[in-house]
Amino acid sequence: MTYFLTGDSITLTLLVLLILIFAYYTYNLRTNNIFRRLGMPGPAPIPFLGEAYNIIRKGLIKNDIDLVHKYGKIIGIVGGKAPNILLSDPDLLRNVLIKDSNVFINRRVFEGISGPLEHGLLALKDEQWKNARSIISPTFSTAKLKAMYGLMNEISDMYYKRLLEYADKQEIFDIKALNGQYTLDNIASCLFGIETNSLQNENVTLINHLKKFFNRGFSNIFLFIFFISPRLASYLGKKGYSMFPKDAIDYTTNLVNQILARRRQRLERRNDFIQMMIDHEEDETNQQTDKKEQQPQQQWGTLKKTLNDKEIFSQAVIFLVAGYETTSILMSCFFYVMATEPVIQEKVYEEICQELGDDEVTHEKLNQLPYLDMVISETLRMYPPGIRFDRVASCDYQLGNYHIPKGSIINVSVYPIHHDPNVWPDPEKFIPERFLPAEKAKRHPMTYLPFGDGPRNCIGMRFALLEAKLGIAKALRVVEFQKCEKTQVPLQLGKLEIVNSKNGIWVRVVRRSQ
Ligand code: HEM
Repeated sequence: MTYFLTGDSITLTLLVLLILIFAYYTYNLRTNNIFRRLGMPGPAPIPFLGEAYNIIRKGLIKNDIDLVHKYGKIIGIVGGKAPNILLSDPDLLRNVLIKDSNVFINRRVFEGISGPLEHGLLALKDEQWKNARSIISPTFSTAKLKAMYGLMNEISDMYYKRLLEYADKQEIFDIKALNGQYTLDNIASCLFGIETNSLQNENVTLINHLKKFFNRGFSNIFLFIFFISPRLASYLGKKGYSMFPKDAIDYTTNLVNQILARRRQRLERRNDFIQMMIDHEEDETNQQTDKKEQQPQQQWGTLKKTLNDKEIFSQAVIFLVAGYETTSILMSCFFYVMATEPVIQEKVYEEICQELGDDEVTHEKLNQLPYLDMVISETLRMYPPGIRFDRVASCDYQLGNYHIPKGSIINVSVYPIHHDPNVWPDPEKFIPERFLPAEKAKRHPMTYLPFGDGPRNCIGMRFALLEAKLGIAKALRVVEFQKCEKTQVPLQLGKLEIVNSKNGIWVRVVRRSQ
């Protein structure tokens, strides 16, 4: 503590701050000139702080809505080194995300990134990303998800039993906290290969370490440095500083290494991501041996066919970072809708009773709930958990009327797209019938992007939907959701996320009569 109070450290901190502000200001001047030359509409830059000032003041979602209202569907935003474009024009989005996805293959990441993020899908670039994605994608195929279903099923049983406990105790509670435990257990079990049992508070040390991977306080400091100065972030990354605490990385790395070793020695087997990577490794080794024996002269391509241990660990951490809170938000907003829209809740309940009765909830049966699907889709429209995603132009590019330079960042702000009254009449109203097949067919596909789109879309989409549907179906069979004195209506949006994390989503549950 005393260290931070010495005169030397204060001078040093002030100096670093001044350098950061000056660097940011210089970048802002440069990007402002680029936008002026292009003639792209957008807000006048605020001296020194760029758009960061408005985002801090209003929050990202509210700020994006205001920008789109004022400047339209293609907006130049000054803030940082590269030109930042907020895009919501559906035709141009289709070009960026699908037609010219080879130009926009990468996301915005800092160079020299280290730690578990280094080899994770979110941050990988170009050929390395293509390679990893092609190895990992089969994990999320229907057949593999069916294989994981047994693991998910066990967790969903614990989940509905916890809901019954709340019902019996007549206790109001924050459903987001419970859903966090549900999604953590699912990802840990199906993708990390370990059982956290956080729904039963069992593996507390492990749970605490895993939680550090999505502790916003710590990672936000790093992200802030990245937005202000990507170079400083890269430098810190190269020096071994990571977005995640070292004790959490060491603990989980050791654990996953032990699991990998046990699986390779065939001491245990589970239908999870780790196992799929090991099986794939063994298949590849066998195939290569066979082929080499047949054609000893053949040269093998440079493309990797398997992931090494570090890469497997990185993917597991990324699944945790990308899949824990997003799915928990989806489920929490869904139950918020159930509590505040009783007519819709009854319709979902009736469909579940009719299709599932008291039978075992199988993978196949979950696919026979069209009304539930529509309610989930409308929940994702109203409350998209992934509020923004981006792509970086790998070369100069003609974006509609504008010739944008290489390195430009295309930001896709999902909330204003999902609340555009020209596409979604009465956008603040919850209307599941918007997702009837005939209604869907009338809309441009780029007006609904909860999981992004194109080759770099969310790889965990089907996993998330399966996990959410299973938890929801089992929950609604046994309890009814109701508003309580702490339920905020309408839902208050957070500054950097859909659900205000401080407030949570409070509800009451009541046992359904048998
Ligand atoms: C409701 C739940 C979820 C939502 C709304 C969501 C949303 C998103 C969005 C918007 C993106 C960016 C897509 C793009 O750039 O086009 C993304 C990427 C990604 N998501 Fe999800 N996600 C969810 C659940 C999950 C889960 C459960 C996992 C893990 C199993 C996961 C893993 C990933 C990964 C690895 C990427 C990066 C893919 C790549 O770069 O190749 N997500 N997600």
